[in-house]
Amino acid sequence: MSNTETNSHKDSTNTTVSNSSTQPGVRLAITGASGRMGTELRSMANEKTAIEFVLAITQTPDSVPAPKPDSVDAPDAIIPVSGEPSETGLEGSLETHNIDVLVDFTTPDASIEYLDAVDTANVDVAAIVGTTGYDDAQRSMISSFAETTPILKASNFSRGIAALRRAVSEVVSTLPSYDIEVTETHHNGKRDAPSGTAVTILDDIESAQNNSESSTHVHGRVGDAPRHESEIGVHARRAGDIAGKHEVLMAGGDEVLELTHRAGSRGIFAAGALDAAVWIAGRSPGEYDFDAVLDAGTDTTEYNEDS
Ligand SMILES: NC(=O)C1=CN([C@@H]2O[C@H](COP(=O)(O)OP(=O)(O)OC[C@H]3O[C@@H](n4cnc5c(N)ncnc54)[C@H](OP(=O)(O)O)[C@@H]3O)[C@@H](O)[C@H]2O)C=CC1
Ligand SMILES: O=C(O)C1=N[C@H](C(=O)O)C[C@H](O)C1
Repeated sequence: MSNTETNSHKDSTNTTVSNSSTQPGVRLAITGASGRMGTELRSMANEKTAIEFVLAITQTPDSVPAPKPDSVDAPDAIIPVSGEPSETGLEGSLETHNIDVLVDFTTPDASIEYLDAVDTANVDVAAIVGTTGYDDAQRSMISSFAETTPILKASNFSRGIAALRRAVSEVVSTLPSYDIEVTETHHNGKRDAPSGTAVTILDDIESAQNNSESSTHVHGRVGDAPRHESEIGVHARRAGDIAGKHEVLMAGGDEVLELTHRAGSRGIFAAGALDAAVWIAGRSPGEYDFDAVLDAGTDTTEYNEDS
């Protein structure tokens, strides 16, 4: 972690850089900076004393406020990652700006590209990955990056989902024969289905069932579709601006258990991801999970006085 003090200047990518902050903190880069999560992360990162928000990385620089020297609510630099390539590219910028942690909530393809840059950069940069929807090959690539880069990937950075997952595992171990249906509901802009969280919950259920044969996941039902004993129904709904709802229904002969988590806003995900960023800075290469952050009690709710 660094605590440098420099002036506004143009970097080698000809991008305006204003290292206006003298506060200590984890030096952060945010990808997908104008996306739904990117916007939430930028605004929250600017408020936290434990974080020094340095780079906003975006394909759409016009939608990210222009750098304003001496302003705490402006990103220090905007690097377009597509379009005209810069001289040094993302790797060079991570080095020039001494980035400690890159936080990524984008798309699977974009995120692999960013993690490649983090891995190649000549500085020790860690990554927090919130992106969901990876295929198996992309998941393996992330694991190989983690051999040389500290990476914490989580399909959901809310504390409530962490608790829900533990509760689901407990119920499934206690009531292994109960039928299970998983339903997730998200905003109409969400691309991947089922949600990353639903996939994680399905993995948790599988581990808790401890069966030699895995359950079949049935995605919705139509027509003549009687339920089979070993299947888990999976349902994805998309509507409006719902930040995220996950429901796990478990039913036996004459009783029903329902565990539901409802995200009130994207702030809960951003807060968890920024706690994770502070936790991972300076750690050794490896794949980490969000539980480690929660177990360590990392909580960066201290805000800048002027925010
Ligand atoms: N783990 C968690 O807790 C959470 C995970 N998510 C996941 O985070 C991801 C992003 O979600 P959300 O913010 O709603 O999505 P948005 O579509 O709002 O934002 C995604 C951003 O990714 C960037 N992007 C898209 N395509 C490319 C590309 N080809 N190259 C470079 N950048 C690209 C763009 O940023 P720009 O325009 O700045 O270039 C875009 O705005 C999703 O996978 C979602 O499931 C979401 C919420 C919580
Ligand atoms: O895209 C979203 O919005 C969300 N995505 C994550 C997921 O796929 O599980 C987490 C959260 O539910 C919001």
